Amino acid sequence: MRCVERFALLACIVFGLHLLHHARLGVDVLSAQMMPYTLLYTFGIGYPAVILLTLRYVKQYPAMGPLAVFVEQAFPVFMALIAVALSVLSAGNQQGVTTYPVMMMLISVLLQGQYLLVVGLVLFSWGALAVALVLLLGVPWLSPEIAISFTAALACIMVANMTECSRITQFELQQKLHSENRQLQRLSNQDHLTGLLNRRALDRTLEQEIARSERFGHALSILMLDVDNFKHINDSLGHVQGDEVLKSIAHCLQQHVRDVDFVGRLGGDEFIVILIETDKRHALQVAERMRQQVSKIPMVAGLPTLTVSVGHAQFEGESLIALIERADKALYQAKQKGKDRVQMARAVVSSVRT
Ligand SMILES: Nc1nc2c(ncn2[C@@H]2O[C@H](COP(=O)(O)OP(=O)(O)OP(=O)(O)O)[C@@H](O)[C@H]2O)c(=O)[nH]1
Repeated sequence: MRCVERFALLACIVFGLHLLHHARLGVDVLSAQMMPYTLLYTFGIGYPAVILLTLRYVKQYPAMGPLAVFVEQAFPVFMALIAVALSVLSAGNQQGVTTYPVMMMLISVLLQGQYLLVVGLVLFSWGALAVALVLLLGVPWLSPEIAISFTAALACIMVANMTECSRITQFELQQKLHSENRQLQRLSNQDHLTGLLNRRALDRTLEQEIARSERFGHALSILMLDVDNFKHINDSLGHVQGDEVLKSIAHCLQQHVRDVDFVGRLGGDEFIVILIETDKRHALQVAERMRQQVSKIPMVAGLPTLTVSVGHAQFEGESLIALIERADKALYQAKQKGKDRVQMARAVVSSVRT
């Protein structure tokens, strides 16, 4: 149920109860004295009833749109005017003026999202009531009616303000939760050392890209890279400096792929690059470029040039595990052949049908 509909339902109940109360007391609701009350209660029930029963359907007709918007926007103002009129009438008849402020207060709490409007309406209602009491009915300033009026107005504003504050706090909490969730999700996909994709994210990404490649017939290549003699670097520089070398390699790899490609760290000194819509020929060019760029990373004097071995495999309809295995075998061959080189994987051997 929308906010305006909740407000309309509440108004129907409140004014309906008033009308019932008068009828039950045996008051002649059509007498000259009671007629203004009866009319105001009837308007108070009729207007929200129109909103509840017809507005949803009327809005379906574009030509009726502006009228429907006007009826909806004028509704709180109309309710406030009825509350003021009833307050003035009942004050004039010495029947007390507390009922309508309480009603306005209830409305202000339930009318979510329109608190500022409600504060304005309440102030307007009680301002008008005070003027009417003093100027029209000759009630003196600081009479009990005036005191009750302003106390009730103050209560309305405080309740509306408190509810608004709690809504803002809730909104802020939700925002914070949302951003922390996003941060958590990002961290759960990230390699803690290099900031690249971690093993979990790599598997998921590769699975998605394999599915896309199968569906659209795009080429897909992966490169598996392993730093050559990293144990020696670690032993010479220490683990902390070794970490810095891994970070430099990660940065270098990321610099030399397109935005659509993915770079991840499998663990240790091993990296994977997923090249989207890239066939063997282009993938080998990228792999060669990466190998050359890594060798340009400055190293501490006395240590040999930093190099990587690369295994390449192009997706050929096999499973994710089989694809990674082919790239891994190619990498192994690159190491066997003397490191610091790019090796292409063997093609998948297709099974012969009998
Ligand atoms: N600094 C650092 N070292 C790591 C990390 N993870 C693994 N290593 C080290 O990386 C080295 C990996 O060595 P290997 O790949 O087995 O061997 P390698 O010396 O690179 O030799 P090849 O791979 O044959 O060229 C080991 O010494 C590991 O201890 C890490 O997060 N940080």
